Amino acid sequence: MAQRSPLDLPEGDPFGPDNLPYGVFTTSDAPHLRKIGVRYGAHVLDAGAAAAVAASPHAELLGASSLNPLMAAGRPVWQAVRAELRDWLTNPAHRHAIEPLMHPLTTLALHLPIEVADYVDFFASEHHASNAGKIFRPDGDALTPNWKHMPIGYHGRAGTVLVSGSPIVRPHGQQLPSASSAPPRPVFGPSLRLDFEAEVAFVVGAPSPLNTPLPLAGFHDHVFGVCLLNDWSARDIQSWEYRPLGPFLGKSFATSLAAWITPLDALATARTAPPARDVTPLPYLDDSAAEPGGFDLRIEVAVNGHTVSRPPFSAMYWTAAQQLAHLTVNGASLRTGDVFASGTVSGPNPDELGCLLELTWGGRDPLHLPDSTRTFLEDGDEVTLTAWAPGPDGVRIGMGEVTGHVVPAAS
Ligand SMILES: O=C(O)/C=C/C(=O)CC(=O)CC(=O)O
Ligand SMILES: [Ca+2]
Ligand SMILES: [Mg+2]
Repeated sequence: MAQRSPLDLPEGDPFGPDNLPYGVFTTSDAPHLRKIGVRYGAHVLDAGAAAAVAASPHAELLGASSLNPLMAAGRPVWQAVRAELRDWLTNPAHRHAIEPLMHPLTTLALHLPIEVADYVDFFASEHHASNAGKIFRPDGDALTPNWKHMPIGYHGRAGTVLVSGSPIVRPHGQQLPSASSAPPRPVFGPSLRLDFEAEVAFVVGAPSPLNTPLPLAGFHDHVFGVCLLNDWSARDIQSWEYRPLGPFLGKSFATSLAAWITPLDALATARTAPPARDVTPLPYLDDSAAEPGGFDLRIEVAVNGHTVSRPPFSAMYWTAAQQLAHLTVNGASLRTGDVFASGTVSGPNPDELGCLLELTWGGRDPLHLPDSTRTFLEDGDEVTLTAWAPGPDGVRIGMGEVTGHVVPAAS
């Protein structure tokens, strides 16, 4: 039987012509030559080579070793490049030229597709925020008084954002033993409460100048794409260090980013209204008259291959457009490569929680896997986030997975 062309996709392939996510790859014969690729089915188009063959005006942007130059070019260029890619991959006239530029995905090494500038993590799920509040602060209110007035966030560590597949070394740090004395006496050692957080990240393309707050509608012009993110969290380090300035070393040791960035335009059919809000936000955050700011992304979390949760991104209280408006309302500028993450995605139901902290209620109720139980992650555990969104004509838009496995603490 003749081999199927990589350009002929099975019906309903989640990485079809309406998706076209971007990544950066190397091949085994040129392991230092990073190239921009576009995922199509089970193959990856060498986008720089395709642009050169087609004498595209965007050959230089697509011939770069990261997505940053393309991201900086702005929305009209993103749209023009997307139209070219779709033409190269679907128009029979280009078949002969494009087929040899398709690499089987399994033969490639994938790299961090962007140079991360600043990294910010929000806290936008009401379900997650109130569960975390009850677990970390059982004597206080579940939500802090500011929570429904602004998207709460903190600045993370851009330099430790890692591509999917990178090993996660169990971090060392200060922790307070559970039966602790007064005054508290911390101990030092490998974290015993290592956790994942299922999140969605938004990648800034076009920069914005200092002292220029962006309106909610600025989201489209500045955000290049969307991808899954795992904000690994050491709960024992976090709970001892976080007052009063927020998360620090309990989260900065590693954050995993998917190798594929889904263009914002690929998620046009996944836009959805956020949940009803019971507090009217200040005017710069008021999206009641704006286009629907949510995204219907169906996330799945697997530990060692077993699904443990299905967090619905549509349940997020604060939207990415509100987060971007809030990020810049004080005059802070945006740089190409800034990443802002949604915060842990948790839904209202017990099988929709986005981290072990919630799934095990702070370690109190172990999670049952088919062959074992977990409170927090053990060495060797692998955590994988996948997601899909509704695309045109009932076809799913697949998001690139983000995976990572825990390796023992350094001795
Ligand atoms: O409630 C807290 O003190 C902290 C909660 C978190 O760890 C969440 C955080 O990183 C933000 C998020 O992912 O929603
Ligand atoms: Ca987080
Ligand atoms: Mg982290």
